Amino acid sequence: MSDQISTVFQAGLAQLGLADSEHIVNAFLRYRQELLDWNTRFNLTAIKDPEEVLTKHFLDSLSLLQIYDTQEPVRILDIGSGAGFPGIPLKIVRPQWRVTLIEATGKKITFLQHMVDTLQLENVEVLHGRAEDIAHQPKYRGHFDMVTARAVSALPALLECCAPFCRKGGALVLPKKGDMADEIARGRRAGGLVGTHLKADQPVTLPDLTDGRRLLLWIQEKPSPTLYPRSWALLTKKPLP
Ligand SMILES: C[S@@+](CC[C@H](N)C(=O)[O-])C[C@H]1O[C@@H](n2cnc3c(N)ncnc32)[C@H](O)[C@@H]1O
Repeated sequence: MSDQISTVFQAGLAQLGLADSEHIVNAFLRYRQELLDWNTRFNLTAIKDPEEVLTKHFLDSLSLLQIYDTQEPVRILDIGSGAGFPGIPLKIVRPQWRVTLIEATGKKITFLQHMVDTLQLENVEVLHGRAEDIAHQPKYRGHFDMVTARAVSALPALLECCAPFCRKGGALVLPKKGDMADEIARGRRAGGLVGTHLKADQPVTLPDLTDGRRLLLWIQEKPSPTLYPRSWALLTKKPLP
């Protein structure tokens, strides 16, 4: 495998103003190496092509910066982080952010902690459990400046899951793919129920990622509903993912 980053990934970093940092590039190369190595044993991700790891995992995660970015030491939550997306790439390029990763699967938690240790990432908390259970803990409820979740659920359930963690005035940034009209309509109804409104909906414009990828920004208008969490099934009529 090449120990170099591709021109496409480099162009993406440059578009985000990140290309000059050797430290950042080395961190992503190490992350890719560990991910592909662990993937042969633990099946952490369906993406096995080294170039696609750079674009469809790393760059796609960093695309969130196109709708939410700050130099402040904000508190960020990534729900259903899997092998670390989008939380770890964001932490690599925004080291001042305080990042919490929630993941339900034990083997993925082991990998997440391994990556945090390997990349020597400070102020990253890795939580093993289901988001709807962790949302009961006062320490995490209404605590975060930004909450995100990639490829975890459809919008109505996702909003109900994310909103309780977000402080008043905080942001829910949800990366999505494909035709979203129907899902956004259902998301607006669910968002209203949990005290959020859709503020922005914009396409991702990074190289190799213009295939219908979008970023949706919901703002938390009021403190999280005290009745949460109800069953996700109440909104989705479906079992948990
Ligand atoms: C399709 S994977 C996506 C992983 C990662 N976010 C990404 O984009 O590559 C969905 C992940 O969410 C986790 N997950 C699903 N429901 C969850 C819940 N209620 N609480 C915590 N994790 C959950 C699953 O274990 C799985 O790792």
